[in-house]
Amino acid sequence: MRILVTGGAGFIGSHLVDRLMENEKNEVIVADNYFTGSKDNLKKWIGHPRFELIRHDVTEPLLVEVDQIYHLACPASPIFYKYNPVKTIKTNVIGTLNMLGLAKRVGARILLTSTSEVYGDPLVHPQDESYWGNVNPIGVRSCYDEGKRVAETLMFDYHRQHGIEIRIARIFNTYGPRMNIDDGRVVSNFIAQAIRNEPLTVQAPGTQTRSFCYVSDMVDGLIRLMEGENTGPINIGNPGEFTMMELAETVKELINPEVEIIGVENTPDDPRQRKPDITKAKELLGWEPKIKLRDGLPLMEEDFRRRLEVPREN
Ligand SMILES: NC(=O)c1ccc[n+]([C@@H]2O[C@H](COP(=O)([O-])OP(=O)(O)OC[C@H]3O[C@@H](n4cnc5c(N)ncnc54)[C@H](O)[C@@H]3O)[C@@H](O)[C@H]2O)c1
Ligand SMILES: O=C(O)[C@H]1O[C@H](OP(=O)(O)OP(=O)(O)OC[C@H]2O[C@@H](n3ccc(=O)[nH]c3=O)[C@H](O)[C@@H]2O)[C@H](O)[C@@H](O)[C@@H]1O
Repeated sequence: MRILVTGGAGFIGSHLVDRLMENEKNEVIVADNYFTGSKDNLKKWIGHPRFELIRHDVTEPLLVEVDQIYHLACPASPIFYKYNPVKTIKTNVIGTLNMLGLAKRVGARILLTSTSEVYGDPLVHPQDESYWGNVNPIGVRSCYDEGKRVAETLMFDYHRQHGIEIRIARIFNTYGPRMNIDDGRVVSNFIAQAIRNEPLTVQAPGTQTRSFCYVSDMVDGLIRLMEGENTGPINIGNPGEFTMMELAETVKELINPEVEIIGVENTPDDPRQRKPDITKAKELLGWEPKIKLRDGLPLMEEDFRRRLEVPREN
């Protein structure tokens, strides 16, 4: 099987590549423009005969011969996707169009990593896949959430019009080793702050919730979806729901009991609650997450301490 992973130098992508490379029958090609990803995440595979890394921006067409495409390329942290919103839309729309064109030409199956942000600030809780969402079309997050909604539409139109084999995963907040240290997402922020002994910045009101999935569970879900018979969309996430204040308290307890927790301003359109209904993933993929937040955070702490060069005292 020859497999293309776009965005494979990023956080989830590089863990997916590790898992795909474990199968000796797979050849893996990564296409990435290194906007938020890094070659460092893939260093153990560079030079491997079954691995190829291409500097490529998905807003340009790509000519390769592959059997499967995992299409992840897109900045995922709000600070990065809001940095150049027009580019974020181009990546989601033109990038997905290009990858669908490739899938059509070579007859490959394509999986899109969509997002729980397609549900916007949800009025249904927990969110199941039949919910159409509550998204602001003109807000500062729209480049990402509307971009992903168009990407999903393109996937289904190519499927209906050209018979392309598609898979859509709606990923909910995922965390783990290799997240950018200054990525701006909440788990990486809190862990880096706790290690550096800086206050944990809880954005107002602190009662907003998220449900956090450890990256190895996520990769397992994505591969099951690709290999299974269902197009999706299917929610892949961990239903364990926490307020941001609870998350800060857990990080404080586990990593640095001395650290201060402070309230700071929030950004516009921040969803107030988010929790996946994973009935479909359980029934159709036989998948459910295994790693609880309390078990996943220390694994991430270890990786952050090594990269920040701050060993644990005692
Ligand atoms: N991590 C999460 O919680 C989460 C949640 C929902 C959806 N997702 C989706 O999963 C995917 C991966 O997320 P991640 O957390 O690994 O993010 P990430 O930012 O670490 O990885 C994204 C990768 O895509 C690359 N990229 C960005 N724009 C590109 C372009 N135009 N051409 C080529 N490469 C480009 C980046 O350099 C990076 O390597 C994204 O599509 C994201 O929308 C992630
Ligand atoms: O899972 C998803 O579907 C989406 O989740 C995240 O978006 P978001 O949930 O806004 O992620 P964070 O930036 O980590 O914020 C989570 C919550 O933490 C809060 N936060 C963030 C950072 C911080 O320092 N403190 C803090 O309290 C935010 O206000 C927000 O309520 C991802 O970054 C998106 O790529 C992804 O598509």
